[in-house]
Amino acid sequence: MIKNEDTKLESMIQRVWRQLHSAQLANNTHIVTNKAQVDMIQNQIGTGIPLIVEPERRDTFPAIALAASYLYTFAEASLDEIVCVLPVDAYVENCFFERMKKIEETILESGATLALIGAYPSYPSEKYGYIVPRHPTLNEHRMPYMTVQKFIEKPHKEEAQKLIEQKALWNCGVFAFTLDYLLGLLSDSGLPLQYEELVKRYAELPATSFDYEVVEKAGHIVVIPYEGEWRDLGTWNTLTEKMDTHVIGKGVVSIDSSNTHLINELEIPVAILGLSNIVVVSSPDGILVSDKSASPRIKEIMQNMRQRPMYEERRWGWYRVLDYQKSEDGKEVLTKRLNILAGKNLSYQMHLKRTEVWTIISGEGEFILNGKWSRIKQGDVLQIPIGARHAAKATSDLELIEVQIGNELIEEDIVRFCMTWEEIEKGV
Ligand SMILES: O=P(O)(O)OC[C@H]1O[C@](O)(CO)[C@@H](O)[C@@H]1O
Repeated sequence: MIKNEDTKLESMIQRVWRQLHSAQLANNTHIVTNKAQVDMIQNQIGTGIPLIVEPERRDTFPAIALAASYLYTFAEASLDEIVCVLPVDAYVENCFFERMKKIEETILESGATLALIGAYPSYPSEKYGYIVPRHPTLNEHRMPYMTVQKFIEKPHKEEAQKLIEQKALWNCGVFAFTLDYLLGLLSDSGLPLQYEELVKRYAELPATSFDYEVVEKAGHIVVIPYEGEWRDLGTWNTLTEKMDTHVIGKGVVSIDSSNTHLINELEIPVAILGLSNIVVVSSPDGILVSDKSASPRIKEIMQNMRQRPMYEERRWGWYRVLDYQKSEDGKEVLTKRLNILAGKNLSYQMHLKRTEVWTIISGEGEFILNGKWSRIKQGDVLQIPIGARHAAKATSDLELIEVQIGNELIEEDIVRFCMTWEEIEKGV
């Protein structure tokens, strides 16, 4: 969605990954994510990057603790190793990564428990953490850091203004600490350090951010100031500041609507008339219409609203849910459109709670049902009963409409036997 220096569009993860590469930091990087994002990440930046997958979505403190435990258990990291955490939605210049490279030596030189990177604030935002340095000028140390007097997460506007007057910096979301320090926090709470054990007890970790759980309470913190551009593109209003058009997707914004942006991922057009300072985002997962300044509140307002994914990128392509119905007797019917890219395949799998009927709408491929192989093409209709083992491979881009009928139509109702076509052919 964001243009890079060569005016090519790239996603935030592609941008940050490219920047980590050019700063020669990519080799030592792990990505912490949740299950729903794994295939999308691998489609966008490749499969060679070690992923740490949360068993459930909580917040940044549990995710960072899980990563520390993973590095301790599997990556043979020593306890005095320094771990640096970087959020994926930080829009920064390349020189930001040069600051990050100094973070290890900064911790060693200062003996601090935590090192942060701070950007110079441009307005009293309520969305960020504020780092108040003890002295607002760089000290005489070899490393360019300042000792932190206090850290305040998301203050009210008036307080933010006062903090800016005290020369506070915005927290850029980078946290560096020794592995020992973080594992110490886990054992102080009686939690295991071994990854497999921690995964089992993941739900016991407080569902709160690292900023509240650790940074606000930490003793000795230092900050490395960063003078370049920093934007947290994790909210819709900040993201629109980096868009070079007012409309992405089908639709129009009338000329009397000023500072209004539309991002439409649906196939139906959206028209915005005479509304200024708003952002409209329509996607298969929902529709957001918000005053720009209010858009960061989406997270809190939707906190308890859980729904199945309506669109997902997968290693083989993507699917979109077109329709869903539940009748009074509890029977569910869900219709999906699947797009399997040429050369890719679905896993060899079965379902315990649903039958499926597939109608091939374009392309050609191969299909295996209970060990029996056939060719498939546009117009074919395939019946897949409960418990039947099945897989499909696209020889050209293959699109199909899948109608699921059953009792609990969730993505998790998939028993996978093997993933690659070679394995499937061998096993059949
Ligand atoms: O296990 P894979 O290869 O990701 O395939 C999952 C897809 O296969 C199906 O279960 C089809 O049987 C789809 O509903 C689902 O999206």
